[in-house]
Amino acid sequence: MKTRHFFWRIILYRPGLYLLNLLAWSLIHMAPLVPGLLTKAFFDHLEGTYSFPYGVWGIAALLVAAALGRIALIYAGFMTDVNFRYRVTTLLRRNMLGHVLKEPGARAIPCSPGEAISNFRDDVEQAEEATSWSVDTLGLVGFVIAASWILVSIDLQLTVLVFVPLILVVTAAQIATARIQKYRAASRESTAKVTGAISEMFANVQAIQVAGAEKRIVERFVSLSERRRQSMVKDKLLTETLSSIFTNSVNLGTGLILVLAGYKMRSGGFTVGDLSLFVYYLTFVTTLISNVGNFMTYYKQLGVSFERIKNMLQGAPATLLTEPNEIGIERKRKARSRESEGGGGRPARGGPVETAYVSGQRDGGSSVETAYVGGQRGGGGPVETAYVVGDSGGGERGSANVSDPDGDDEFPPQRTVAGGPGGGEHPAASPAEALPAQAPPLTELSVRGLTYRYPETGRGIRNIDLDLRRGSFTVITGMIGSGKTTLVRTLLGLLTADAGDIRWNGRRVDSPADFFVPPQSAYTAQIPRLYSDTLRNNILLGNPEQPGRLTQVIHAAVMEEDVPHLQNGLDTMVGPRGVKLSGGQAQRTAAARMLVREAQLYVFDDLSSALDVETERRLWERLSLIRGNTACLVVSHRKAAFNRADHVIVLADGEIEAQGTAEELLDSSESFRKLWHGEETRDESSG
Ligand SMILES: Nc1ncnc2c1ncn2[C@@H]1O[C@H](COP(=O)(O)OP(=O)(O)OP(=O)(O)O)[C@@H](O)[C@H]1O
Repeated sequence: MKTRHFFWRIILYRPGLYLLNLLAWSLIHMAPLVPGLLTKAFFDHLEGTYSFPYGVWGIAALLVAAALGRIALIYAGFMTDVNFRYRVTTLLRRNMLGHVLKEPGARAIPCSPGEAISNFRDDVEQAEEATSWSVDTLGLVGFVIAASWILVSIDLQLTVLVFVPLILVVTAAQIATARIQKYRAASRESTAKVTGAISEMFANVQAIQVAGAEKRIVERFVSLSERRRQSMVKDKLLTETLSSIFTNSVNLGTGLILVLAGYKMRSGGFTVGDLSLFVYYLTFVTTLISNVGNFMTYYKQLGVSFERIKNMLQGAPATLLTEPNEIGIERKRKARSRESEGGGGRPARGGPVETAYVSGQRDGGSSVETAYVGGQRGGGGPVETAYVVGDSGGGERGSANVSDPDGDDEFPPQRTVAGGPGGGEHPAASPAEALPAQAPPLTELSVRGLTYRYPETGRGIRNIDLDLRRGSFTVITGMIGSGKTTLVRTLLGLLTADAGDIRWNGRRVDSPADFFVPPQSAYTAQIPRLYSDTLRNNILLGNPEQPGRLTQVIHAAVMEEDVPHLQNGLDTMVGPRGVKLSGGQAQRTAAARMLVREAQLYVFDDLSSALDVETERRLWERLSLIRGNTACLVVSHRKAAFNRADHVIVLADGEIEAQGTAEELLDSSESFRKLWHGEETRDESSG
């Protein structure tokens, strides 16, 4: 998509509001035509070349009325402009964020968080500016057409002189365009780097201190800031130079008018009223010129910002940026209309659930798509996408009667709200929003030929086959860098597999990222993230609190002795702005967060980095008591895990080197023996 298409699509997001804004600003910019004519009438009346029926005071009263009218128009213009601007920026940011949250979690943004913030803040603002300024330009063009007609009818030669500066400026701006773009790109880039450096510094204060790297970090920051200063100065200098060209060319035009008008007035062909009209309109031509210049500059800068925004999308079509979506502003009205339509509320958890997904988003029933009901496409007409799940019955999670909706032997994409697998690493949406559909209870998960290579290093996993049965406990082990984390992330869709086939009870999982979420699966990452909130909310992350369940999972996660020692127990603020938990406590909090989400598959990525052997042993022991038929996929190199495993997979250099029970592997695999005996070494081949 080109910049102009993007620009056009932004306008088409709210065409009515844009047209209203355009109308308001056209009237605002055309309003000065009236006082110009009144001023001419005033002077002509005084000079005696024209007689106004209500005298000088009549003209004065009309001038006041024109001014008041313009004030009212400007008020209306700001209302429409602010409405349009906020809608546009909110939509763009909402769609960008929606996309980021749907990307494979491990590679959600292609840049540092600081740079991403700069994209969200500055680049979106650029789109807002460019579209908003376009109405001024169009409005002023209207003024120019009307003013030209009036002025040409008075004096063609002078009229041409009024517009010469305009032509000069537009030409100058066109010539400067390429440079503006270059300097703007450089200044945006350098600003993003500085923002990125600040966020990295704040995130790594401790690492910087213990490495004694303060001086070097400050030097790097100074050098980035210096580069930013230089690029900003160039950018500003060029922008201001152009702006001064716009203004001064008009001053030049005024001088020319005065000289020519003086000459013409001596010969009697030009009145004082005519002169006042020319000078008055010329003032507004100044505004036009600087507005055209501003618009052209913003438009060019939009080109740069658009490229940066596209980069954030990582290859996804840029059309998604302007796709209409609910942005919250009209929520109350919509909610009311839903109520009055008699329902449309979100489905409740448990029991027979009908879950609808619309345009990749749960919507509680507003829009249109294909319907899948009880394994059949809905009868013709456009309706919502519905994936009907029957009652699980008999206390069993999940349901046994989901049938293939369209006979293609695939699970359709399911979750599209914020949150990655397990809800473990993402702040959850509200409980109602976070409800994904339920697949049938797991009998067997089979993986064939799973492959992922990091584009940067070419490392990763190759051709992994894996079978997980209901209730099984499978351990993935291997030396450092052998691909364990990559394997679980690729399986869960946090990295998009280059190749491979994943089947849940024999049916292909089409979109693992959407499928492997509670209640299908839950995940504890190697490095857990806690939010600035209470311990309770960090565990629940939006899940409704069920009586007794929290106590149960805290016990299972071996947290029961830690909680009473916290100042306010479960209500203690933890995370960045609260009490800092130890690495082990944080990891067990993440495990509890995972367990509170009853799932059919639990995935643990290496708890050993923060848990001692005894705690990890107790965790597996307690987990076995509460997990029922839940399958477990565990990355570990500890005997406590091996001893519980039905099946162990040994990875080396991204491939399966050996597999079997721990007993079998002790006989057959040298690598496994080393791991068993704690002789872990770096996998040299992994670099
Ligand atoms: N983000 C990344 N970009 C590029 N290469 C990566 C990235 N993450 C990991 N790798 C490479 O992929 C390979 C597998 O890494 P992975 O983290 O899966 O190993 P691991 O067995 O989980 O290691 P550990 O035991 O340290 O957690 C390694 O060679 C590593 O260098």
